[in-house]
Amino acid sequence: MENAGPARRSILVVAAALIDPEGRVLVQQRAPGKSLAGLWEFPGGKAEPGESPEEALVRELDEELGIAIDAAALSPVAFSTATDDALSLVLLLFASRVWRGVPRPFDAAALRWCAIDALRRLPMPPADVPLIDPLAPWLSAT
Ligand SMILES: Nc1nc2c([nH]c(=O)n2[C@H]2C[C@H](O)[C@@H](COP(=O)(O)OP(=O)(O)OP(=O)(O)O)O2)c(=O)[nH]1
Repeated sequence: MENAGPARRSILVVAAALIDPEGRVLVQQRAPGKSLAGLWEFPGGKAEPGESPEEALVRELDEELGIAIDAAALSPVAFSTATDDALSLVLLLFASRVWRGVPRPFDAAALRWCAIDALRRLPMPPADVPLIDPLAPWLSAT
C-alpha cells in the first residue's frame, strides 16, 4: 500500500475544558476569517516544537483568555483525531476546575459557558464531536 504520510502535515492541538462551579464548560467561537469560523471550540491551540502538551496549553490559555493555570491542574480527559489529505491532527483535551483570573475573549468572537445539553447543540469542529461524551461526566446535566 502506498504511504500517504509524507504529503501530510502533522499537528498536535491541545485544548481545555474549563469547568465552573455550576458544572458548565467554557467554549469560544472561532473568529471570522479563520479556518472553521463561527464554530465553537475549546480554548487552546497548536503545540510548538519542544513544548509539552501542558506547557502549550498554559501558554494558549494565557494568550487567548488572559487566565493563569498550573500545568498540574490539567487532567487528561480524552483525545481525538482528524485526518485528511493535507493534515493529520491530534487533539488532546484536558479539564480543570481551577485557574486564576476571569476568561476574556482575546482571540475569539465570543465566549459561552455551557451545560452538557447546550454543548451538544453547538456547531463544533469535527475533531471536537467525539470529545463530548468523554467530557459529559465532568459536567452538570442541565
Ligand atoms: N483550539 C482548538 N482548536 C481546535 C479544536 N478543534 C479543532 O479541530 N481545532 C483545530 C482548529 C485549528 O486548525 C487548530 C488549532 O489551531 P490554533 O487555534 O492554534 O490556530 P489557528 O486557529 O490560528 O489556526 P488555523 O486553523 O487558522 O491555521 O486545531 C478545539 O476544540 N480547540
